[in-house]
Amino acid sequence: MLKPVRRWPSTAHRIPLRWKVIPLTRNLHSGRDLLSELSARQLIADVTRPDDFAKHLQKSRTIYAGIDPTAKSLHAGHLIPLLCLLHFRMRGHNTLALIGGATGLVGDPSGRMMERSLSEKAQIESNTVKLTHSIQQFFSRATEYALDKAPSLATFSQLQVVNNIDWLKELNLLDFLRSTGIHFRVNHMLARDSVKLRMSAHNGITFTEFTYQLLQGYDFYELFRTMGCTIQVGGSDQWGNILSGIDLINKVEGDCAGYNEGCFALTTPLLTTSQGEKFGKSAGNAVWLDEKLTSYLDFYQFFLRTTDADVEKYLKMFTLLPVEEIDDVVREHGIQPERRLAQKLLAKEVTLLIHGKEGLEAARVATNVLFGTDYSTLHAKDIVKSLANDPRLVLCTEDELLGITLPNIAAKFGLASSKSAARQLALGNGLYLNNVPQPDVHLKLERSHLIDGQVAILRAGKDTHLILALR
Ligand SMILES: N[C@@H](Cc1ccc(O)cc1)C(=O)O
Repeated sequence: MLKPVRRWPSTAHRIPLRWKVIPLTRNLHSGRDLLSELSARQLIADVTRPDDFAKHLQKSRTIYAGIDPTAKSLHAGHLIPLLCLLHFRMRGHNTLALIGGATGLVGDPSGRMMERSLSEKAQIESNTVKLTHSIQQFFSRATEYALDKAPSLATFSQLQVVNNIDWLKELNLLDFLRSTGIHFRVNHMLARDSVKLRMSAHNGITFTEFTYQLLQGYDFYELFRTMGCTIQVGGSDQWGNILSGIDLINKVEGDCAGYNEGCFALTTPLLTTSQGEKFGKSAGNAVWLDEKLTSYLDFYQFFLRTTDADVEKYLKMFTLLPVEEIDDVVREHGIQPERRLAQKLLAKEVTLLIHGKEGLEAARVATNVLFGTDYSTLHAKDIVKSLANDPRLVLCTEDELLGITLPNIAAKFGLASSKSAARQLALGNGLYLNNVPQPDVHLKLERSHLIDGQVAILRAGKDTHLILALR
C-alpha cells in the first residue's frame, strides 16, 4: 500500500539553533572582501546574484562542495574547489565537504560525452573511506599553512565531512517521485548543458544518469534543511546540478518568503594548461595529493615544471600568498625568467600547503639528490626518508655493496644492462659516484665512499639514478 506522501513539514526547514547565523565580527571587513579576493585569485567562473551574495556573506554561513568517490584519493584537479572552501573557512564560514557515496553509484553525466560504467559498490565504499581521510588531512595541513601565511584572516570554523548515502539510501522511490520529482520539469532538465551534450551524442543518456541532477539537487536541499547550508561550490561543469538544488529549495521553501534569503552557487574554472591540456596530469597520470601515490618529489617537480604562461595564475589560485606579493614576484621573474623564481616559489608553497614542512624538506632533498650538484649538505637518513617509495632507492646489505667494483654494482642493480656495458660507461666518464665520474673500473667500493658511511648515489649518464642505502 502506498504510504502517505511526506509533505515537507512547515517547521522542518527551520535552521537548528547550532547552525544559527552568526554575524562576523572581524575578517570579512579586513582587507579585500571574500568574493573580490576569490575573483582576484581567478577562483570564480560564475556566481548567482553577486550583489545579494556579497551581502549574504556578511554573516557566518554554511557552504558545501561535493566530490564523488570515483577515485581513492584527492588529486591536483580537486585543489581549485578545495582552495575556494579554504578561503571561506578562513573567514569563519562553516564548511561541509560532501562525499557522494550515493551519487558515485549513479554517475554524473556533467562534462562527459560517454556514459560511465557503473562502479562497484565495494569500490565506492573503500574510496569513500580513503577520501574522507584525504579531505581531513587536506584541511588540517591547510589550516597550519593558512595560520602561517595569513594569521590575521584565520578564524577557522567547523569542518565536517558528510556522505550523501546517509540520506539518499533512505529514500523511498514513490515518496521521492511525489515529493521531489514533482518539482522538476523534464523540459528544464533536458536544457541543462550536461544533458544536452549527451543527447547530441550517438548513444544518448540513460535514465540513471539523467536523474543525477535530482539527487545532487536533493543533497543541497537536505543540507539546507538540516544544517542551514546556503552556498554550494563546484567546478564550472556543476552549474546545472547546483541550480537544480537552488530551484528545489526555492520551490519547497516558496512559502517562507522573508525568512529564506535564497541560496547561492559559486563555480570555479575548469583549468586547462596554456598548452590546452587538462590541469593536474603528469605524463598522462593524475597528480595525487596522497604521497603514497605521488611522491613528495614528483608533486614538487610537477609544480616546478609550470610554464611561464601559467605560473602567475597558479600562484594566485593555489597559494595564500597575498595577491600584491605575487604581482611583485611575477614582475621580478619577468626580468630573468630562466631563474624560474616564480616556479620555485609555487612548488615550495603548494608542497607546503599539501605536505607540510616535512614533505617540503623531503622534496628538496630528493631534488638535490636527483638534479642538484652540491651533495655536501646531504645526510644519509634524509636521503632515505625523502626517497621512500621511490623505485630508485634500493636498500641493500654490506655484502652486496662493499668490496665490489662500481661497474659490477651498476650491472647487478640494473643501472646498466651488463657488466661490460657498465665498464664501457665508466671508461667514457658516464658512470658517477656521488656526482663524480669514476672511470677507474677496478675501484672497489669502501665505506669511506659512502655518504655518512651509508648511502651511495650512482648515476648513469645525465639522469638515470640508483640510490643504494645500507639497511
Ligand atoms: N557531481 C559532483 C559531485 C557532487 C556530488 C553530490 C553533491 O551533492 C555535490 C557534488 C561531481 O561530479 O564533481
